[in-house]
Amino acid sequence: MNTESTTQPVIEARQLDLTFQTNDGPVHALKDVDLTIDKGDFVSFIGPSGCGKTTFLRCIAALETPTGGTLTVNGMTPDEARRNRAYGYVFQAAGLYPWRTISKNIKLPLEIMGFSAAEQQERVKNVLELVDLEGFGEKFPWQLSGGMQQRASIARALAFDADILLMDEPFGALDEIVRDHLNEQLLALWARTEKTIGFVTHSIPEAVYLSTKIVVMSPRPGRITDVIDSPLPKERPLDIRDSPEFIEVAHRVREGLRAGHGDDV
Ligand SMILES: Nc1ncnc2c1ncn2[C@@H]1O[C@H](COP(=O)(O)OP(=O)(O)OP(=O)(O)O)[C@@H](O)[C@H]1O
Repeated sequence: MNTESTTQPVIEARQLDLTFQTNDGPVHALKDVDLTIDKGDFVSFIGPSGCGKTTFLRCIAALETPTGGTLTVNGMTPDEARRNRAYGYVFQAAGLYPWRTISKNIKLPLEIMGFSAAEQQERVKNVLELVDLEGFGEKFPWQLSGGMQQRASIARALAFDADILLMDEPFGALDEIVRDHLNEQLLALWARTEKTIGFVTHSIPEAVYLSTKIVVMSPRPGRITDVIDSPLPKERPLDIRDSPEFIEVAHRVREGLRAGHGDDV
């Protein structure tokens, strides 16, 4: 009898390769990347600058085309998945239009997708509540702190209720206290929505605190050097960072980075 799980992976990469052709010659950004992400996983990608974290996320989002191997998203090609609105994408900079209110920024993709005005209104209300920004919909981006702007950009990515959320260093530019708070909120949001999250970071504590799976990468060419399934429980108060389990996982990540010559992380 076949005892293997028949649940389809959300993201599956096999021997994925991407070489950029540049004026200075080829840049081998991803090499032999094998990774399976299951429904509800929170997967962090960590590694030194230039190891291909963003490139991998962009391949999932069909913003880059791999030059070798296979990649499926919900069993489809990344391009089909994009057309099926399989994911929301959160960039490092909040990227809100300054002349539109927060509500109108969140509505923009919904307008483009042709949702009715009533549906747009309802969705904006729901996602503002999810990111704890009720009451701020009529404010303009400049009236919000950096952390609040980033939450608004997460709300925008959540608005069309995709099952996958791709986040490229969303909290990289924020101070540590704000970042801690947003990490806690993101975990609560993840638990509430059961989304599958792909998250790029340079921070070991952030990766260990948030993830069910930590993917350690090394540069030139970008490869996966370790995949760590977190032993931490799903419920994670911030002080879990002082626990022996947390410290042990953080140590393994650090060792993985060091082995890949990740001194510049
Ligand atoms: N469009 C492109 N054309 C040519 N080279 C590219 C392109 N995009 C990325 N690269 C190169 O591919 C490699 C991987 O880049 P990528 O941005 O994925 O790394 P990263 O791990 O996300 O880095 P960082 O942590 O600094 O954001 C780098 O050497 C980068 O210069």
